[in-house]
Amino acid sequence: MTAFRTLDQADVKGKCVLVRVDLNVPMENGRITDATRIERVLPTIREIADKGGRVILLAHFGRPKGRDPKESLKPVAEAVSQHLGKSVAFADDCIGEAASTPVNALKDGDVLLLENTRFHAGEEKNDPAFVQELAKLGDLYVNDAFSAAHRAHASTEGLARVLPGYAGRTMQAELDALTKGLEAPKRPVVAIVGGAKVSTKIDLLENLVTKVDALVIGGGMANTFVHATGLGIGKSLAEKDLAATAMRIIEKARDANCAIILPVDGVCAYEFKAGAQNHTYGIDAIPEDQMILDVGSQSIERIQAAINDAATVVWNGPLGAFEIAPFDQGTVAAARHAAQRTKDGKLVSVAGGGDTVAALNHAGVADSFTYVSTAGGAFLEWLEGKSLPGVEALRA
Ligand SMILES: Nc1ncnc2c1ncn2[C@@H]1O[C@H](COP(=O)(O)OP(=O)(O)OP(=O)(O)O)[C@@H](O)[C@H]1O
Ligand SMILES: O=C(O)[C@H](O)COP(=O)(O)O
Repeated sequence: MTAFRTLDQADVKGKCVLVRVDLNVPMENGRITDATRIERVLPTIREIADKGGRVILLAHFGRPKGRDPKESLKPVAEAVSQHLGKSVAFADDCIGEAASTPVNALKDGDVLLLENTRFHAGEEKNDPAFVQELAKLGDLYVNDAFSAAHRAHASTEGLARVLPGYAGRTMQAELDALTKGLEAPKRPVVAIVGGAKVSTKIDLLENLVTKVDALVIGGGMANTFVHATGLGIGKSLAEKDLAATAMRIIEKARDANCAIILPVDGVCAYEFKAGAQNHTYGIDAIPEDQMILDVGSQSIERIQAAINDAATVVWNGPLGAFEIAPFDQGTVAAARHAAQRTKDGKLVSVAGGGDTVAALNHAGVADSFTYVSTAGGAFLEWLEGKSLPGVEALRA
């Protein structure tokens, strides 16, 4: 961390400080289901506010294509305010007058959250004109969003190039913990990758299989691999156009001596609904009109055996649709097993990701893991050994 300027070097008193945070929290029917990402950014916000800085929070939410009220950060501002214990103002846009008017009204120690940066195409394009619009609002830039640092976006990368940039406390803590825990991990290392963001994560598995001894695949990611091997997956969530990539990863894993552990059975239902009638089928007998929503009991046994063989487990992505019972069972069983091995001193367990953290909290074991990161995709890219644009831009 010595390579970065941190809040220790920032003179924030009376300054407008643009603070990039990750408030991409799991949400169901407008309700935040896990507040870990909010809690993790509080130290940075408090420190800047206590030192007399004017805190202007920048964040994305979801993956909107243009302005979409369903992906507004407004409800998140209320939640940040509750967790912070002080009022957090909200601006209806992150640039222009809608942003500059509330920014100009800030007093030392105040906190303001700007609307979803992804409502503007310039954010993901890292468009210099959009970067300038954002930069106009602040004197300094602090990046506390390690979990979005794998994106070279305007608010995660571009701003650090035009304003004096500093790492926030969570950014510092994440990098320190991951470096300490995983720079030279105890072998065997088993990676568990599940979840739904198949297209944005599948490519990095190609590299990951050369770094770990076994790769357990679950969730929507596993469905994509099962389809690639020529088996039917019914109406399951998958990205079938990535079959060739999946096959390439399987071959690369074979060359690298990395075992690939795919589900051998799946819990299926006709609909994605809590309590939906469900049945477990062998992976070669998934009915055409059903979807796989969790790994089955035989798969769980294999996953637990893989965890038993591991000295280090790194995990991103739930193994099933854990938000709706009973499709949480695979994720809960694997999480509790890894937690127990960790408590017994037999395992170093590191997990990351917005929904992954929510799943560990749901299983009641987040505190038993060696380290829980807020980052999912960024965590996997860091593991791969890739440099993260948001981190690189902060190097002094
Ligand atoms: N078989 C499945 N069918 C449908 N959805 C699934 C299945 N398995 C997992 N999921 C969904 O995957 C989602 C989480 O995936 P995601 O890749 O976003 O993980 P994450 O931990 O949030 O990582 P990141 O922080 O990168 O977003 C959950 O909402 C879960 O319901
Ligand atoms: O949830 C995450 O992993 C981060 O907030 C990044 O989100 P993204 O994958 O939509 O860029």
